[in-house]
Amino acid sequence: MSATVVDGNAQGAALRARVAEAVRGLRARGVTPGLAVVLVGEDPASRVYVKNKSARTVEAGMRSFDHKLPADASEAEILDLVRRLNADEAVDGILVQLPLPPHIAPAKVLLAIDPAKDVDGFHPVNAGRLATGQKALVPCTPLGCVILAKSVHPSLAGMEAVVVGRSNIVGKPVAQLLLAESCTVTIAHSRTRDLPAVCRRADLLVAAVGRPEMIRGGWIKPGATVIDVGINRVPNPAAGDGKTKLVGDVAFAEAAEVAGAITPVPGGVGPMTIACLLRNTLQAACDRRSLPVPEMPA
Ligand SMILES: Nc1nc2c(c(=O)[nH]1)N[C@@H](CN(C=O)c1ccc(C(=O)N[C@@H](CCC(=O)O)C(=O)O)cc1)CN2
Repeated sequence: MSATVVDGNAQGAALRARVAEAVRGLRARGVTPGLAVVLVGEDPASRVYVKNKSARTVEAGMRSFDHKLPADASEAEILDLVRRLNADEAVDGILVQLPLPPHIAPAKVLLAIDPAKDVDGFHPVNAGRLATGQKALVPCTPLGCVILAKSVHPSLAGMEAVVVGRSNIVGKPVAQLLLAESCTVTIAHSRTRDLPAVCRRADLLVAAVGRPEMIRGGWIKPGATVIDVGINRVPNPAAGDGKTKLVGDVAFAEAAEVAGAITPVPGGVGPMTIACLLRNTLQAACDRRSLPVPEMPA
């Protein structure tokens, strides 16, 4: 392996420590930021993520408000909870864990969140602000990708960036953030012609397709920086007993032979997601009180 492995665990911990330090300063002024997390249903992975979010929120010195609703909760019940959280002065950030059960329209729920408390950055107001270069709450995983990329290249200006994936929660916002960093950005997707050739153009390749190890070593430009957003659980026959393992959207071992720097899975982008959520909650808490937002990466 020749690539530098970019350590998301270490960078996530460093960012959380900086948030915690800023929170100590705010608390000294009588302000304790609060994050409300809404979980609907029993999805096992979501339960783990929500538990981790609450623990990290408390560790950073913030208040955590957990709301768990049954899988058969109605859209009206969820919307009513969101309205109450919008009106609650102790709550600076609101996050509705995705995916939602199939009978709930996520767009409707996300639209109900006050954009000033939208620490996921999924509300169309924040998406529009990001797209038009205005101050916004920015989606956490894309923000984490850019922080990791900038830890390798402090200036991304002029780089050829290819984002594989066009989702509203990762592909589109990460492309907007890279454009704001003055990259030349291509968004590729399932209907892109000759995807390997498009990827090989990239100085900075962001993989967010949700398909295990789809991006092969031969698709990578030598020396490129590869940011792997995928978190895919697959069978691990070598471990026996029906065991599974996590892999990204990039075939790590092959890609690491060619890339200059690469994020691993696990331990790359994932840990940055929660760190950026805390950063966004701090930003929302400051903005809502017209206090200056402490300097943070990206
Ligand atoms: N409302 C939201 N829902 C979801 C988001 C989100 O940002 N907002 N993102 C994902 C899940 N997610 C946070 O919610 C998340 C996913 C993964 C990780 C993480 O640290 N992963 C670890 C591996 C964890 C494991 O062992 O399973 C890693 O990559 O190292 C954190 C947060 C979907 N829903």
